[in-house]
Amino acid sequence: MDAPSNQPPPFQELDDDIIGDEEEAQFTDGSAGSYSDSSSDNAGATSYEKTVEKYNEETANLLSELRDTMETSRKDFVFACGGSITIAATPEATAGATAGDTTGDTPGDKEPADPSSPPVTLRWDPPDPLKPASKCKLDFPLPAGPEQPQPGVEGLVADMDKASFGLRGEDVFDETCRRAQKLDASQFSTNFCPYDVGIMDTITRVLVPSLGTDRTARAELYKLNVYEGASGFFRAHVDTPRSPSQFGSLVVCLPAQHSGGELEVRHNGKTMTFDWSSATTDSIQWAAFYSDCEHEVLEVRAGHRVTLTYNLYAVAASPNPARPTDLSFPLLQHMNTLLSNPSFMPSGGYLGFYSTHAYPHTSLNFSLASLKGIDTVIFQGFQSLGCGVCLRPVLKPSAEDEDFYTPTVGKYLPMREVRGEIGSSMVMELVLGYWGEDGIAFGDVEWLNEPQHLEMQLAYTVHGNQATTVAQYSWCAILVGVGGYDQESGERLRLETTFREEIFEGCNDEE
Ligand SMILES: O=C(O)CCC(=O)C(=O)O
Ligand SMILES: [Fe+2]
Repeated sequence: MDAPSNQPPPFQELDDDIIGDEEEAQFTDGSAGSYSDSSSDNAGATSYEKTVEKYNEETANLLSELRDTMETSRKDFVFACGGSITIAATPEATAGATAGDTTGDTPGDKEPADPSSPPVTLRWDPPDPLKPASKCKLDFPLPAGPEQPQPGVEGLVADMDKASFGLRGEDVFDETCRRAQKLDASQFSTNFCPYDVGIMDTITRVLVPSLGTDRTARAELYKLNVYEGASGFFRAHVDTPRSPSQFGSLVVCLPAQHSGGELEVRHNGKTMTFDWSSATTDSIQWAAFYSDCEHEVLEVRAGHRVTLTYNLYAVAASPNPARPTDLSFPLLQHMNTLLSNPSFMPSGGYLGFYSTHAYPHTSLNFSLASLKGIDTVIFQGFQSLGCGVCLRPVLKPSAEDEDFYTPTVGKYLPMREVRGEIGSSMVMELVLGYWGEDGIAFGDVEWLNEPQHLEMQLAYTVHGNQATTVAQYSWCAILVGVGGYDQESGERLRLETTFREEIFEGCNDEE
């Protein structure tokens, strides 16, 4: 991949008027200013000639091949998965259940067994404390016919509140953005458990794959929602992260008849649609997705779409150096071959990869546990192959500073440090403070792809903001330190991975 310059282009200015965050959502369509891709001129990559001059021709050729493999591999990574679970008539029939019907596979997936769940009971707190408990309970599957012993979904809806969303930190009710009812997790309970029916195993396998670091997904119940026909919907948005380790959201749709209400999830120009309207009345449908992906609930035309939503967090163990590198990913095989080649970056060097997903962080915390999709393979893969790897936020200057400051890879976290540090010569010391005293320049990184910021409106708070405890998304770059090739031993030198969550805290303390 040849390129006219080794400096990435200025990021396109974001509209200040970002809708977001009750705690809930950041809208992503035109009304909040679209974040379109202005970087398609391939300016993120280092030119072939410069690479030849700096390293050698073979390195330049090998990097071109690696870029091609990355581009091809990107399509293998899913950003959402889902399935269906039958509600068994008797609890005994559910023994040994696992979640099936996974939408989207990663290499090495096995077909799970047919899953089933016991009947699902939902109980809630009514606004009127005198309302009898028997009227505040629904059992799924819902009994058929008009003679129902329970109140029906209408009875639930009557006891719910209007769902809000956020606009610059404030709760907003605006039925042109969202029309739905909600109960908070503290206002209801259910015996449904996504762990018992194998959903969490599937999510871990598909959305939080592990190469060098074992990770598992954890779910936290968040809301009960009803989108009622006609015209319940939720406009395109990204979910505001509740902590740096949140990587996704899980939606579980309980069986209640409705039409419309498809969930659409988008990433990198692809859309996955989950249409649960024609599901049988004795099955539960579910979908999980990376919550930085834009998603939308289309209009419910009739009936009730009843959902439980969960926030998904990733929990990681420490990297395990004794664990053999999992070469089942073709991309990882390619990386391995590259590093074994004595002509590739013979004295070592730096690679950079703009993450395909955005990552949540606070001013003190950034979680490597929440790595997503191909970013995981790049990060954990290079790490397990003995390279030094770190994840850094990529920052953009505000409109008035655009001519003076360049987009850059931050040394720490973006919120406080940036203003004094970005720009011309200062960029030099920004990038990799922890790989020796010298640091490296932005342009010294061999960039493997272009900045990825296609479809999402992000709440950057780069300039002049106080540190905040609310997690925000940033685009990141994965920086890879490649050790030199030791001709004598016939091995590439291994580098320490120096980027850990605790280092961030140390960095901030020193400020
Ligand atoms: O109900 C769904 O399918 C998605 C809801 C959603 O996006 C949300 O609650 O943030
Ligand atoms: Fe959402």
